[in-house]
Amino acid sequence: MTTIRLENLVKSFGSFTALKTMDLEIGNGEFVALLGPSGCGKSTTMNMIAGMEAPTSGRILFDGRDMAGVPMGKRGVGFVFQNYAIFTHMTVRQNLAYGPKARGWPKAKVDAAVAKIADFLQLTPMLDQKSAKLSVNILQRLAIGRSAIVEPAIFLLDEPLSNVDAAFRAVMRTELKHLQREFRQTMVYVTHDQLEAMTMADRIAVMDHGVLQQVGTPIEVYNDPVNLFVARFIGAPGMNLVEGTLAETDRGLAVDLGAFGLSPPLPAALAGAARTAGAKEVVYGFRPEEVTLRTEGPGLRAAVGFVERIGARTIVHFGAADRALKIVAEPSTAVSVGETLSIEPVAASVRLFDKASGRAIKGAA
Ligand SMILES: Nc1ncnc2c1ncn2[C@@H]1O[C@H](COP(=O)(O)OP(=O)(O)OP(=O)(O)O)[C@@H](O)[C@H]1O
Repeated sequence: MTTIRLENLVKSFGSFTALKTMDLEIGNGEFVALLGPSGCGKSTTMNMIAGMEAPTSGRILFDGRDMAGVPMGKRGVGFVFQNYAIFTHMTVRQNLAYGPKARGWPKAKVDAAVAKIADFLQLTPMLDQKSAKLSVNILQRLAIGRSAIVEPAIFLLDEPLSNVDAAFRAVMRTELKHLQREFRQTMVYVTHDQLEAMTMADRIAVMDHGVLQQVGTPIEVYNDPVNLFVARFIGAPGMNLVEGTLAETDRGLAVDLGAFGLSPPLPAALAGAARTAGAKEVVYGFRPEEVTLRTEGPGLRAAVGFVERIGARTIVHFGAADRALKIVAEPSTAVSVGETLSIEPVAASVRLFDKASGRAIKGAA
C-alpha cells in the first residue's frame, strides 16, 4: 500500500494546458475516482501518476518520495486501460502468469497466484483457452487479472469498463470493489460515468476543464456540490436548477422563480448565508428525489410535460426545454399530462448557488 500525493501538478502540451492545477492526496488503500467529462484531464493526470508522461510542473509523491525521473517500471503501479492489453496468442493462464514469471517468481508461487486471481475473477474454467477466442467482457476481466496478480501497491484503471456491455459493467463494478478490498491496494480509477464513481469510490475527485472542482465521498459530492458544475454532473436525473432572484417575503427569504412562482421560504441557515453573501441573482437547486408533489399547496407550480415509467420508479417531467424540471415519484403516482401541480422541495435538500460565480451559497449545517 502506498499514499499518493499530487502537488501543484500542471501539464501542458505545447500552448495547451490540459491540467491547470491539481492538488490531491490519496490515502493508503483508498479507492479514488477521477470523474469528469471527456477532455477534462483525467487520463493526463493518470498518465503522470503512472510515469508515462512527465509533469510540466508540480510534484508526484509516493509515500513521500518524489517520483520525478522514476520510470514506470520502477513505480510499483499496475495499469489497466480501456483497451485491454492481452497477448491473444497465449492462453488465459499464460497471460496471468506473464507478470509473475517476468519477475522471476518460483513456479509454485506463480501457480498459486494464478489460481487465486482466476478464482477471484471467475476465470478458472477458461484457464487453458486461447485468449483470442474470448469475448470482450472476459478479455477485460483478464486484463484486470493480469495487472492485479502481481499485487502492485498502486492500481490505476483508466475507463476499464467503457467497452464492455451494460450488464457486465454492473457485475464488474462489484468485482472491482471486492478485488480492492481483498488486495488492499491504493486504487485510482478514471471514469466519466458517475454511477461507477458513486458505487465504487471511497472518494471522488470531480474535474472539469483541467481543474479539480471538488473532492469528497460520493455522498458529500451528491449532497453538497460546491458549484453548479458538480451539481449538474452528479446524480441521474440531475439536480433541478432554476434561475431566480432572492425576494424578501413576510414568511422569510424566498426565491422568485419566474414562471414557476415563488419558492417556499428558504431554511433559516440558507437564508442567513444568502443575506451574508449579498447575493441577489441565484440558482435554486433541489434533487428530483426530494420533493412532495401535490395538486395544490406550497411550492413551484408547473405543468406535467410527460411521464416516464422505468420499472421501480417514475420520472415526471415538467415544463419544457430550458425550464424543464424532473421529479422522481412513487411508481403508483397518478398524474396526467398537462395538469398543473405544486412541487415542494424538502427544505433540508434545497441548495442555492450564486448565479454569477456558480459557487454554492452554504448555510451552517
Ligand atoms: N499528447 C497530447 N498532446 C496534445 N493534447 C493532448 C495530449 N494528450 C491529451 N491532450 C489533450 O488534453 C486534454 C485532456 O485530455 P485527457 O485525455 O486527459 O482527458 P480525459 O478527461 O481523460 O478525457 P477522455 O475521457 O476523453 O480521455 C484534451 O483536450 C486532450 O485533447
